[in-house]
Amino acid sequence: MSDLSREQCVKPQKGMPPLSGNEVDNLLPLAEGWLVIDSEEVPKLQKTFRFKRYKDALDFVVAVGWAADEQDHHPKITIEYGKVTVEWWTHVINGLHRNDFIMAAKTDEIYRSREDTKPRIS
Ligand SMILES: C[C@H](O)[C@H](O)[C@H]1CNC2=NC(N)=NC(=O)C2=N1
Repeated sequence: MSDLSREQCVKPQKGMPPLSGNEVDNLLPLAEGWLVIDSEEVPKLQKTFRFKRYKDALDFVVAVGWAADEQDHHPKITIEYGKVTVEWWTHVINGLHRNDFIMAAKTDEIYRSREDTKPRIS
């Protein structure tokens, strides 16, 4: 488990620079399976999680949503049959902040704790 999952998000200040390419490269190894994607010219962390049943995916979405609201840091979540795609970025700075890596780690923790909801190959 990455220690990042134990960290708390801070309030990002408008106008502060997003993480540099170097800072992202240093944090990415702690975020296993997360990709940096460019969507609408904003870099985002993205990962897809697999589930056996739709209701398992739905429970996961709700748990991630609660964790997000607790930290006042909110993702884009797309739910489909058998899979959920989560994207983290920081709206106020149009890019990535340490908060996104913290939330990616918390998302992994939530997924890890849901043992019998996963297909054999996830
Ligand atoms: C007022 C409130 O703190 C902010 O607007 C928060 C809410 N959740 C947020 N979530 C994300 N991902 N990025 C933000 O910049 C952000 N801002």
